[in-house]
Amino acid sequence: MVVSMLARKEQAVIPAAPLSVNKSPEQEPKAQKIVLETKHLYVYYGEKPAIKNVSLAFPEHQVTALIGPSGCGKSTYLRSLNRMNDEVAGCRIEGDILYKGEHLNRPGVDVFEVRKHIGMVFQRPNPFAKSIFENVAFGPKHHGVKKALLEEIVEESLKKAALWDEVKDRLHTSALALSGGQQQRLCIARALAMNPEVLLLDEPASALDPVSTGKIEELIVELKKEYTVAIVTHNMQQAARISDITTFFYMGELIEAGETSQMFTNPKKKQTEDYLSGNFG
Ligand SMILES: Nc1ncnc2c1ncn2[C@@H]1O[C@H](COP(=O)(O)OP(=O)(O)OP(=O)(O)O)[C@@H](O)[C@H]1O
Repeated sequence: MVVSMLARKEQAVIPAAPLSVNKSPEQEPKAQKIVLETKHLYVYYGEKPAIKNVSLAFPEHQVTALIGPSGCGKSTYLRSLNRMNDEVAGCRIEGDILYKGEHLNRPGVDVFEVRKHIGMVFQRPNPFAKSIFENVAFGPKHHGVKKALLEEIVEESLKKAALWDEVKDRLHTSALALSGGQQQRLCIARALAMNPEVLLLDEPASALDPVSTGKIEELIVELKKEYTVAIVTHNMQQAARISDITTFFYMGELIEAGETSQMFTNPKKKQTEDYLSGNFG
């Protein structure tokens, strides 16, 4: 039932995205397909809402950056998008999460199926203590993909994650022997092996050196040709460099969202301006 609920289906939606931005007619964006969106989303830890009434849409093949001060709820919001918060005891979600128009926050939805379509990569690279090959093959294998196809999936995923050339001669050695940056690209390859449509990246470069960070940034820009990307970042320059849309969160609320160039040069809200100019506090 849930598989069919999530079957890929084409549907054009005029974006309300980003829902919080009031655009004048000449600024009206072209009709873009919305892959994922939340409407009036609240996320509670116990009684306390960490996310309050957030409505936001993620257009296809765009990188949307989530920025804001520590504790404002960026990770909580990101993790709600593929129901990762289900793992947190006492966490409760109200409101709508829609993937291609299908409700994800409803009883009976298979969260494992959701996460096949909406993959996630975390702040710290977390490869399994297995070979490079086994790391990438893990998800498809678990879902019954035949051995003959696994090699193809592993190669393709590693190529998409810009790691193939560095590891093709040592696929059966431990993933833990890779550098931090390589491990993170391996985790991206592992997510891609499930053939998702959306990638959620939670500060994927924050534990990496500048060279590895640069590679991850290049990779994200490349990946958006095929995927829709949402990224939490503390690094405002990074958001400016790689995102098409920037969203600013503060104390659990979405304060403003807009095209990245506009957000960084001409934000509409004073709180956004203060944050982006470093006058926050
Ligand atoms: N597992 C949890 N249990 C209870 N409260 C939590 C939990 N995770 C986060 N919170 C609270 O929710 C709020 C938002 O946290 P969240 O980690 O989403 O913010 P953030 O903007 O991603 O912060 P940072 O940039 O520091 O990672 C904070 O007040 C935090 O203390």
